[in-house]
Amino acid sequence: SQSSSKRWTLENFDIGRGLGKGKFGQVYLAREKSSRFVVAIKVLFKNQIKEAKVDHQLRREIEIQSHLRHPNILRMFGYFHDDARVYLILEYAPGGELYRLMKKQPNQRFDEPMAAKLIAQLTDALIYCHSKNVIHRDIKPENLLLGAGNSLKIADFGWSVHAPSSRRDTVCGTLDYLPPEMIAGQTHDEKVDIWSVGILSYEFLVGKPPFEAKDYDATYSNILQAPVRFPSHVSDGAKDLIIKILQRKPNRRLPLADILAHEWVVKFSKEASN
Ligand SMILES: Clc1cnc2c(Nc3ccc(N4CCOCC4)cc3)nc(-c3cccnc3)cn12
Repeated sequence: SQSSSKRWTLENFDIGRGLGKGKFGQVYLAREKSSRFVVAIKVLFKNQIKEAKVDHQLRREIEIQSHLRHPNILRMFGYFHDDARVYLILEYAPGGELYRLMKKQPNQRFDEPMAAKLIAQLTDALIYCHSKNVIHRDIKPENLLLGAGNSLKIADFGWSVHAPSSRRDTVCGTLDYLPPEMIAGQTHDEKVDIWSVGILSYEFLVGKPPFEAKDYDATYSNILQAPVRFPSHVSDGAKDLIIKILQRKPNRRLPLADILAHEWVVKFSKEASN
C-alpha cells in the first residue's frame, strides 16, 4: 500500500505531546496532515544508535514490525530519517504502557479475568509471530502497550530475530524474563517466547516476576534452578498453567496453542474483568 513505500518527512505531520521516553529517544503523539490520521512517532538519535551498536537491530526491528499484521501487535506504518534522527511512524496505543496500568491496580496486580485476557492476546500474537518464523525474545511489561478497550499490543521488536538464533549481543537490562537457554548463551528457538508468557502470567497475577532477586547473580541463579513459589491467592488453575509453561527444558514447555486452550485461560478470558 502507499503508506509503506511513500517517502515520509516531518512536514507530513503535526507533532503533539510527548507520550513517553524510550531508551534511545522520545515518543510523540502526531497527526498526518492530509488524512488527519493519529499516530505515534518514535524519534531515535542516530549517534546514540551508533554508539550502542544497535543499528542492525533497528533495521531488523523496522523490517520485521512493518511486515507484521495482527490486532495485538503494534503496527509500524513506515519510517524516515534526517541527518541526526530516525523517525518510526507507529500505531498510537491510547492506553499507554501496560506496566503503568498494572501498577495502578489494587496490590499492583491484575485480577484473574484481566490476566487471562491479556495472556490469551499475548499468546495469540506470538502464535502469529512464530507462524512467520519470528521470535520476539524481549517480551516484558515495558514492551507491552494498551490499545482501545485495554487490548494488548506488543511493541518494540528491537530484539526480535528469525528463528533459530544464537544471541550475539550482550543482554542489557533485566534478566527476569529470559529463559535458562538464553542466559546460558546457548542456541535458542521460538520457545524462548513461551517462557516469557509464563513469566508474564506469573507477574500479571502476583505483581512481580517469579525469579526476581536483589541482584543480577541471584536472579541468574534463580532462573537456572529455583522452584516457582506462589502466594496463596493464586488459584490452582493458574498455578497449573504457569508450572506447565515454566519448564527449563524448552521442549517440555506447554505449546502456545495449548496455552490458549488451557481450561483456566478459557474460563477466565471470557469473564468480564473490573
Ligand atoms: Cl509507540 C507508542 C504508541 N502509543 C504509545 C503510548 N501511548 C500513550 C497513551 C496514553 C498515555 N497517557 C494516558 C493518560 O494518562 C497519561 C498517559 C501515555 C502513552 N505511549 C508510549 C510510551 C513510550 C515510552 C514511555 N511511555 C509511553 C509509546 N507509544
